[in-house]
Amino acid sequence: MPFERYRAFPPVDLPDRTWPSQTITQAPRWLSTDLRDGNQALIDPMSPARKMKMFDLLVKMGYKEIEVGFPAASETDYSFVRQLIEGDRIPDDVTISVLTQAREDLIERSVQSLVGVPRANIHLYNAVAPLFRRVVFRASKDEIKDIAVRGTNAVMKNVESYLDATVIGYEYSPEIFTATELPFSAEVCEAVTDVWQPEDGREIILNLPATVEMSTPNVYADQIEWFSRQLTRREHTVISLHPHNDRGTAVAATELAMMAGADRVEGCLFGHGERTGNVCLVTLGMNLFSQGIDPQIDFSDIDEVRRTVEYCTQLPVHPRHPYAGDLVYTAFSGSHQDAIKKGLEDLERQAGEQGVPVSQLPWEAPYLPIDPHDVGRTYEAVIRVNSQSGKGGVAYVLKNEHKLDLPRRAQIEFSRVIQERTDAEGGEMTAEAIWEVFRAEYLDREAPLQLDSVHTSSAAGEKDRLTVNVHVDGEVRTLEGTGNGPIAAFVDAVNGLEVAQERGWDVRVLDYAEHALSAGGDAYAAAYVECAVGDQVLWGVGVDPNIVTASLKAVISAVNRA
Ligand SMILES: CC(=O)SCCNC(=O)CCNC(=O)[C@H](O)C(C)(C)COP(=O)(O)OP(=O)(O)OC[C@H]1O[C@@H](n2cnc3c(N)ncnc32)[C@H](O)[C@@H]1OP(=O)(O)O
Ligand SMILES: CC(C)C(=O)C(=O)O
Repeated sequence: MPFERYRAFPPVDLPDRTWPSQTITQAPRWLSTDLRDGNQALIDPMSPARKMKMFDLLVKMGYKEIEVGFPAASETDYSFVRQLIEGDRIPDDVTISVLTQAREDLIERSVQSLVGVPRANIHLYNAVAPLFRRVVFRASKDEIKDIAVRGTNAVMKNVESYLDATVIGYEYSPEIFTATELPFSAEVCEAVTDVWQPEDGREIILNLPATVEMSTPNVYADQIEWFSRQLTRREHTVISLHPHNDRGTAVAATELAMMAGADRVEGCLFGHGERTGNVCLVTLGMNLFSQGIDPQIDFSDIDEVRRTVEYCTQLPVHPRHPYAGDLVYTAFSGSHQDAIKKGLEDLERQAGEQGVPVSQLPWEAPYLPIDPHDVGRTYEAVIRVNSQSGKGGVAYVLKNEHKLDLPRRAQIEFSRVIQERTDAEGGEMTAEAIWEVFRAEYLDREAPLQLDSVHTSSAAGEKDRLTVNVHVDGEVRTLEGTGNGPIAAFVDAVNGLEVAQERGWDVRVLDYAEHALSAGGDAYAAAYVECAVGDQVLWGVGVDPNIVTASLKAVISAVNRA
């Protein structure tokens, strides 16, 4: 790999930087550029119908600033802006914006697209970075600054001509801010600000794009803090970020730059946008949420957001995408499953003790940074089983789906059964498949023993006496036994069978557990019995409305398994 062809990005000389000791305490102003930067990078740009669906989604989620296109680029973009305005689709608290190059004809067309809108922002950009000055514009610094100044004048002139009834805001982007000499970016932005003349009630948005992400996130933060300090009208200036994700660190860069004083963030849902995309607005918003800060955006049905974006962009969201991917609240591996199961049980215990639902408790669960319920997910998919899974995961599925709370050693035993299957067959075992195996292993075996009916169970002095009908190898037999309790009496009866002696069963009960499967008088009960049968030790499980019958079935389950 010819790494010598590349150069390290120079650091910013800012020894008195303050951002590292700042914390983020509130959401920034958000701008969604899904319909502009997001759209311009799609294989198949959005149709008018898909654009409208995206716009409606953004409004519903709570975005108040939405860049709706580049109207001078195409008839599709222009008519979409007209459709929004003429169709009265823009809520009173939402400001749309349009992007234009700093070229007179394009500016005029962009301004015309906005006729009739009550309020809007016009966003002008030109590249100011050395490489672009040299190869794209073939222009000097002064000429480049002049493009920005003339562009701003042209915006103001056209606004005056076409938009006398509109409250117009202005945004300027020195493109590739990250690759530009900081003093030159500041010089161009100051010149643009001189033209726009911000004052109370007339802000200027200076948008500082990491058009291409080129450095570690701390460098972007340094650039933002440095820039912010130079502004002569900081109080009337909104410092905006527009990070791209070329190094995969756009979210980190944005967060550090917010700490460095930025007020506003531009990005796209799920990080759509040029090349590796714009910074992901979902991740940023949910990162705030997970720190206890109101993101001002509604992510409570994240799957609906994802489905809509997938429909509009015709691109899939990665299953591991933070907060929204299919797999991000799912654990396959044993130790994770075990910890999650214990964590969720602990939350339920706390909720029970405090008499409140889990949703009202502070969230704390191993491996789950947020409660999946908070974004409209369920716990069902939290634990999924494959060959990497352990007892905790298998036990979680049985408990979650079938209310069966297996004792610890029974969990270990059953998870070995599942492990054999996953090792042999590979892939995932669904909850249904696990249940099928569980039934076949513990509940459905009918030979050699099957309980037919329990006749009597009566206390005789200190002992219980039990009379039961049992199918033994298909033939009904009436058995009697005595013992300390019905299970002991039943074991006594079973051990008295000739077949038990012939086959060396010699059943002994080692452990026992039971619980109700649901509340109420007609509830089912589950019984778990650990038995020594001859020289084997295994568990049996019985489920029945009657707890005594459930226990006897559990003994039979263990004997049949043996
Ligand atoms: C970083 C970003 O994402 S910026 C947004 C990018 N988005 C888009 O480009 C999508 C919409 N764009 C378009 O549809 C077209 O580019 C149009 C309609 C705007 C212009 O098309 P054309 O007139 O054919 O020009 P073209 O696309 O080739 O642009 C290059 C020309 O514009 C100049 N230019 C590029 N950006 C700017 C700018 N911001 N301000 C002024 N001039 C610019 C270039 O120097 C070049 O000029 P030259 O032909 O004299 O060398
Ligand atoms: C127009 C600007 C803000 C842009 O999209 C970029 O620099 O990435």
